[in-house]
Amino acid sequence: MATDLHGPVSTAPRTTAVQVEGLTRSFDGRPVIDRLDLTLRAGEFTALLGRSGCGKSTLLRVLAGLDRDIAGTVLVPKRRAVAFQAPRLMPWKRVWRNVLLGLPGKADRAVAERALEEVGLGHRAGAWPKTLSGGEAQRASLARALVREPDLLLLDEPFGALDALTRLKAQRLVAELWQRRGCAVLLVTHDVDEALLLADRALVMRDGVVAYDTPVALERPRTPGDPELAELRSRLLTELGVDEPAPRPAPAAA
Ligand SMILES: Nc1ncnc2c1ncn2[C@@H]1O[C@H](COP(=O)(O)OP(=O)(O)OP(=O)(O)O)[C@@H](O)[C@H]1O
Repeated sequence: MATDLHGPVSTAPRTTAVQVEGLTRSFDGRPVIDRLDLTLRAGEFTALLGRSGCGKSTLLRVLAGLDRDIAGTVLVPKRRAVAFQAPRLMPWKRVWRNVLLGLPGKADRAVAERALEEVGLGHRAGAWPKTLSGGEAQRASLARALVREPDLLLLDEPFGALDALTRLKAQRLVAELWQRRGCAVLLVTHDVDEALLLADRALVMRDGVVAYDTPVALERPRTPGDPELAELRSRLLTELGVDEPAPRPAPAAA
């Protein structure tokens, strides 16, 4: 398969969305990612967890092709897109032009509008970014990712800055988009519940590698009370070094 990239990041075979071998990324001589291996299957939804500063965003940036100062092998699909916590919209371009930003070819408003419709924002295509709410701006950023028709969608804490209700809606939207588009998703999140709500697989990054890797093989939609989910949640929190409070003793019978 042809590659659109220079350097060690090149395209992955079709059944594999990401294949990383021996990836190392250092800052000031200190490896943040240290001989990391990782394979993501096509169409798989993976959540990437880990303590602050463990290298999650660094890995995402490498996979997005935004950071090439690496050692090791990185194979990714040619069509990939990234959305960050801050939507990063250009204030001097209307929303539909932001959606097409960086896309090769002539700017076609209808293409942008289709992607905006998909995220429920078709009516704001002609708006200026500063007039959007936080949730709307995040959806515009998702639309910008979708027009790239990605085989791999990289999401770096995309819901982190949203209020609780908007966050729930945005999570549901991402789940729908993923099911409709069938692309692989790698979601960086701090939120174990979010990971368990959305993902087929959860990874915990520690000491520069993927230290824990578990399938989340539960029916959708998932219910927070599910005992299997609670078990996985507890396991992931332990892997993250978070102690859960002991369950409260049952009140004594009168
Ligand atoms: N451009 C850079 N120059 C120097 N150090 C960097 C750079 N980018 C990241 N780092 C360092 O690499 C480490 C990992 O950063 P990264 O942003 O990948 O962590 P993270 O797991 O995404 O953290 P968080 O969950 O807090 O967002 C941190 O110690 C950070 O300070």
